[in-house]
Amino acid sequence: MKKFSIVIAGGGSTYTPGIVMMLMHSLDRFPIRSLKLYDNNPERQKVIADAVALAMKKVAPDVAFSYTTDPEEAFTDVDFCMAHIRSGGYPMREQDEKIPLSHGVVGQETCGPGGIAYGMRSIPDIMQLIDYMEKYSPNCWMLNYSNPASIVAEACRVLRPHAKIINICDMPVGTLRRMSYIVGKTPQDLDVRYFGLNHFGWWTSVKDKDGTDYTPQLIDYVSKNGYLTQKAIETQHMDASWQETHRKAADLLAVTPDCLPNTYLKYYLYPDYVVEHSDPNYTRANEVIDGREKNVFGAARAITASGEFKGDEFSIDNHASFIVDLARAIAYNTHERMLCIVENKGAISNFDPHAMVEVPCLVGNDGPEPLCQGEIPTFQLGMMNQQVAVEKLVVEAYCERSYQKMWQALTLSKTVPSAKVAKEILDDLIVANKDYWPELH
Ligand SMILES: NC(=O)c1ccc[n+]([C@@H]2O[C@H](COP(=O)([O-])OP(=O)(O)OC[C@H]3O[C@@H](n4cnc5c(N)ncnc54)[C@H](O)[C@@H]3O)[C@@H](O)[C@H]2O)c1
Ligand SMILES: O=P(O)(O)OC[C@H]1O[C@H](O[C@H]2[C@H](O)[C@@H](O)[C@@H](O)O[C@@H]2CO)[C@H](O)[C@@H](O)[C@@H]1O
Ligand SMILES: [Mn+2]
Repeated sequence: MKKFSIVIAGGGSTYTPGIVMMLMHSLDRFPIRSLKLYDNNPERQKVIADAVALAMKKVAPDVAFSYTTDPEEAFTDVDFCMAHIRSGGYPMREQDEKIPLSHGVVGQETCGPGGIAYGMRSIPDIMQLIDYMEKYSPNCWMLNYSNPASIVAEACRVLRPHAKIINICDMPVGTLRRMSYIVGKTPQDLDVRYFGLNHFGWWTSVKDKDGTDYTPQLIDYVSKNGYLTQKAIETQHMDASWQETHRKAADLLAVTPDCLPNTYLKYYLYPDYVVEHSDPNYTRANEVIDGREKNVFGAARAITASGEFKGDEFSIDNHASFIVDLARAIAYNTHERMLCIVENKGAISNFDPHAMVEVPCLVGNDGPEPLCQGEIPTFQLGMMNQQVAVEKLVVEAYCERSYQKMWQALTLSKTVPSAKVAKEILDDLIVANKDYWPELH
């Protein structure tokens, strides 16, 4: 039986230990011979890698483990690259969130001006990862979580149209788990129909394998509680701000009562509410720095200091299981049904065929094959046309180094009230991103 070789790009990510744990616990169904970590920040990666080395020595001593900042070493002889880099790190995420808020506009990692700013940083870094992969392991698949996934996916379509990269998001799998709690099933029992852009979509149907339709039951539940469930609170990491986001889905559903909304729609449908409930001096970046980053790096340092991995220091969640399931679906040509971000090509029949959309796909060794979701309603179509134009303008602005197109992108975002405010935010973002963005003219 073939054993696979994997590199995790963004080895120093807070999500790396969870993915490594998932890989170690999946060896019987997805055997691997080698695991490498790759990062461009040696100090950050070393903290995670030293702990992972001890964990692997204990759990999977036969799997070769190494870590490096050298692209050739990282990308040579690999079958899968699992990528989750953060260009500019948390300090730049903080700027993405705080600059728009200082103008009274939503400050978010992937939505609105913050997502646009992050997109301009991520594009060159992801293209570089693809180039390393294609140079050193041309048959490798890149499974990419790096955000903002919608802008990154559009940049891949335009700049590396033949690359073996699949852009993915953990939000739909996390929400499916919550849905399964609500209807008393497991996520594996349920098949969904879903359409949208990344962080911008709707479920139209949730059924079990016998065809029993749980959509009306879910609509009833979500209209009262959002996606908040007691079991999710007890079993999943859930900061208060995430709980509030899941609860807010009730107000999103009120706008489209037949379709179950992605929680990220709150930034577009209720931007005034989001701004009112944001602290411009302490945003989600600060919560993550003081929470997840401290916890994961603290646990890693404690393992290394004690010289021993006990077994329960790192947890496995949806995020880790989805990317491993995806790799396995490609490796064994399973044709499992999974949501991926792919070129539309008619999957949403009344929407731009060249838009990068998030829809259910059958995944096998040729990658994802999108399933037709048919025509979508006028309201969602209107919102998606506006948002996809924002995403396309960002990629055009990057390619053409165009200030004008960046201004248009910000102006068109549903989160921004006027061209005047868009320009003020853009000028601040340009200063903050001077070490990352190309010069715009
Ligand atoms: N798509 C999704 O649904 C989803 C879900 C969760 C996280 N994410 C994304 O995963 C990424 C990691 O998140 P995190 O909170 O763990 O961030 P993090 O800052 O802890 O980790 C990112 C790592 O990437 C490294 N890095 C940055 N630029 C790099 C480059 N050019 N080459 C190699 N390494 C580089 C950093 O040094 C850092 O160690 C982010 O992009 C985040 O938005 C996506
Ligand atoms: O603010 P962060 O860094 O905690 O999270 C940002 C990411 O959020 C999404 O992932 C969520 C997931 O959807 C949610 O259900 C819960 O389990 O937490 C995850 C993050 O920890 C999202 O899909 C990503 O794109 C974001 O990067
Ligand atoms: Mn996501």
